[in-house]
Amino acid sequence: MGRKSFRGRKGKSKGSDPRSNGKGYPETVKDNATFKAYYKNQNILPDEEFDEFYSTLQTTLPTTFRITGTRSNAIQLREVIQNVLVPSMQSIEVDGQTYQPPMSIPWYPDNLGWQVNAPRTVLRRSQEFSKFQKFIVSETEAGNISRQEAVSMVPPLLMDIKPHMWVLDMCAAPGSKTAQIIEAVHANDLLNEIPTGLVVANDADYKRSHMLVHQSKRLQSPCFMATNHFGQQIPTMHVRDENGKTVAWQFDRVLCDVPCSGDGTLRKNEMIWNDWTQGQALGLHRTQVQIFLRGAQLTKVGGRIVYSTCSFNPIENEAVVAEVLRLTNGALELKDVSHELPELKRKPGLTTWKVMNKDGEYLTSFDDIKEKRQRFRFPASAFPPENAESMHLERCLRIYPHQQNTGGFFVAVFDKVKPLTAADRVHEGNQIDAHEIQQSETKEEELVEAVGGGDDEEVTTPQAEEQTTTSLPATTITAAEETAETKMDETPGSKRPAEESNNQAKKKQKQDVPKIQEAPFQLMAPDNPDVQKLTDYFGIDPKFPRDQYILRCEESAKNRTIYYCSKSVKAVLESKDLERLHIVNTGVRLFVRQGSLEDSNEIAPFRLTADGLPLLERVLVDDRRKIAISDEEDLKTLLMKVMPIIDTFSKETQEKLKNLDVGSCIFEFDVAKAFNKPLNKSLSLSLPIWKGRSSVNVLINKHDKRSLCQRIFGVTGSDNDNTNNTKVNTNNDVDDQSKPQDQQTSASKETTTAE
Ligand SMILES: C[S@@+](CC[C@H](N)C(=O)[O-])C[C@H]1O[C@@H](n2cnc3c(N)ncnc32)[C@H](O)[C@@H]1O
Repeated sequence: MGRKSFRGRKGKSKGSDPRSNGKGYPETVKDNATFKAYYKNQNILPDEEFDEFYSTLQTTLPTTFRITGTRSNAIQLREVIQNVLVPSMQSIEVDGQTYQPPMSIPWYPDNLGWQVNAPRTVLRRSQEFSKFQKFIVSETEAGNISRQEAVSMVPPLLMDIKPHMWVLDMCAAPGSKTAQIIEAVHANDLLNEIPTGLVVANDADYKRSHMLVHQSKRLQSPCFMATNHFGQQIPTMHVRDENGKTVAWQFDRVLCDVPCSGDGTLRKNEMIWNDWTQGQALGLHRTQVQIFLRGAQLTKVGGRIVYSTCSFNPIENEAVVAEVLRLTNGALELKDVSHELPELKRKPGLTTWKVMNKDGEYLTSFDDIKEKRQRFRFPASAFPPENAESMHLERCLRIYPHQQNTGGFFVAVFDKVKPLTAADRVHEGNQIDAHEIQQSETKEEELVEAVGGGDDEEVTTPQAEEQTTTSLPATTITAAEETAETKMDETPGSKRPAEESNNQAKKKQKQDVPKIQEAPFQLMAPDNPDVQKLTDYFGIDPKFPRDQYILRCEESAKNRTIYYCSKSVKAVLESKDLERLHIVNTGVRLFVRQGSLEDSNEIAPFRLTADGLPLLERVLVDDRRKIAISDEEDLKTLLMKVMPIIDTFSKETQEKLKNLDVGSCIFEFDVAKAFNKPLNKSLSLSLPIWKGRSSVNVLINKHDKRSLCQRIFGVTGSDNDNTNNTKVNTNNDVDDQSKPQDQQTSASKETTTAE
């Protein structure tokens, strides 16, 4: 297996390659004979279909995106696309060719997934497409649209998530699927209550785990928590259940969207044409089994677990499924989901496949490997199981690019039907003493570590299946770093002969990722004087739970930012095992303290944040800090001028402003009523404002401002400058803007948070 890294690929760009595209790097030749022969040999498709599959891989992938954000926001945006933009893009002709408008993805619920078939060059050259393109760019920047491969949207849709569920996303970054999970947990947002569910999004890569925070930010979920562990090492946390009993945490839904070789993304990641080897799949197989097995342990009996990859390779797909079904011994059942998402075209999972050795020979069974070293090298579980039929591997979903002009994906859905762990047995009402529980938990962890076989060489995975707003470098994952002390002969039912493992060099006990010291999250006491102050100042419903406010305690920013979390997050934060959990982020940032900590006599000690507004707005009992505005010009002034002075507003708004003390407040505006367009549904817009002595300042970032201007006034950011002779302040992000004009102190200090 090669030790190639995608990063090294750039080196190939030098020189005067005749195929150079003039940009200094060669055009990729979209052909790979080994890849082609390998998959032909695997019989992934009938011969007559294989050519269509292969030629589709050589074409460019259409752009697809998902409308994200809170339910009501997503619906508003969908209406702009459906009713304003798409009708203006019918049968556009460019260079004599007619292009169809963007279309909603037929199998994605509620028309919130979209596909644009016109190539980029066309998007630029047609006025209508170009306007659409600008709209998409600005909404993506504002976080309302997430570019995501269509097929990557499938796994969360098959999880059947409900707002009360605890959901674990084991390999979550950059977080496209996590966003879908959060949306599902918040599907009942209009009910005005915080869901009882929990979303834990984990990633082994510390930097990438921070991308989860960015991706989920728009959704502002108090039920969300980002963590940083190897998926196979996610710790057992003991939390209090609704009856006050301490139990090991378990999840109703688990997603294992594991690191994979990623050849399903060939249409987007052209470098795979050069770098593909079967060895990548073999090197990842063991890690994939380990992650999936840990996921199975953490799933509740009666819960559902979904395994997915963006690879065509059976070694990363059906072989992993078969091995975990074997190891879990009847606790998991591969589910028939043929009736779900009926418009999604898919093929059944493979029931047999081959493993290629280093000489390019195809082997069908572990016994075919004669050479000792080779026997050690291959994970026995990479080969097809003898009882494939009883496992119903055909119930797995294979999605091929030529079926509906997408990337490739593999998904398998499982019900957990029987207990597997001590936690399962406790959940079922069995009396087990603490010592026995602890022993069982240790054994469960050991079982994951003992998952055997495979190569420990460095494996490079193209983690590029997710197109989000942030572009990523390819991540290199060292399988060796992630693999456990190999105890093949101790693995129950291991197919690897014990004699092999006896010869095996003992490797280092696997460690989890090193814990990076984050500022800890700490629950505030309900009688904390700040909580009381805030309740009185904003008019927060006294029934709104006061024991879910959190502080992030970092010396430099102590008590400066106040977050709010759900009951479920609170249960985790109260766990006696909290030290074991590497939390990267949690809670919604609600308030930031103004001025210095000592300055306790301030009239308005806290500023409301844009992040916290959707949550806070729902629990205000009166209008003491709200101003309703109905004049379109007032809204324009607010969004297009930098800290407009109060005298520039309409008389009515001036009057309301003058009656309000200096401090945070909320502007409410009924867009549809004021304009009667472009939306045909009522759009009530709330904006967080700092009201100073003589001016006001809207506390949202430049992207949100631009997106609002575009939706409400139909102009893009750049148009604003031209048509209104006013400049949208492009320098003022939230933090700059949030500095009240009348109270400007040392700028950055004031907005320091522990994030
Ligand atoms: C296919 S990507 C996940 C994509 C993600 N689910 C999404 O939809 O945006 C795989 C992720 O697994 C992470 N990863 C690699 N090894 C891991 C491990 N042992 N445990 C958990 N995460 C791992 C990588 O950092 C990468 O972000």
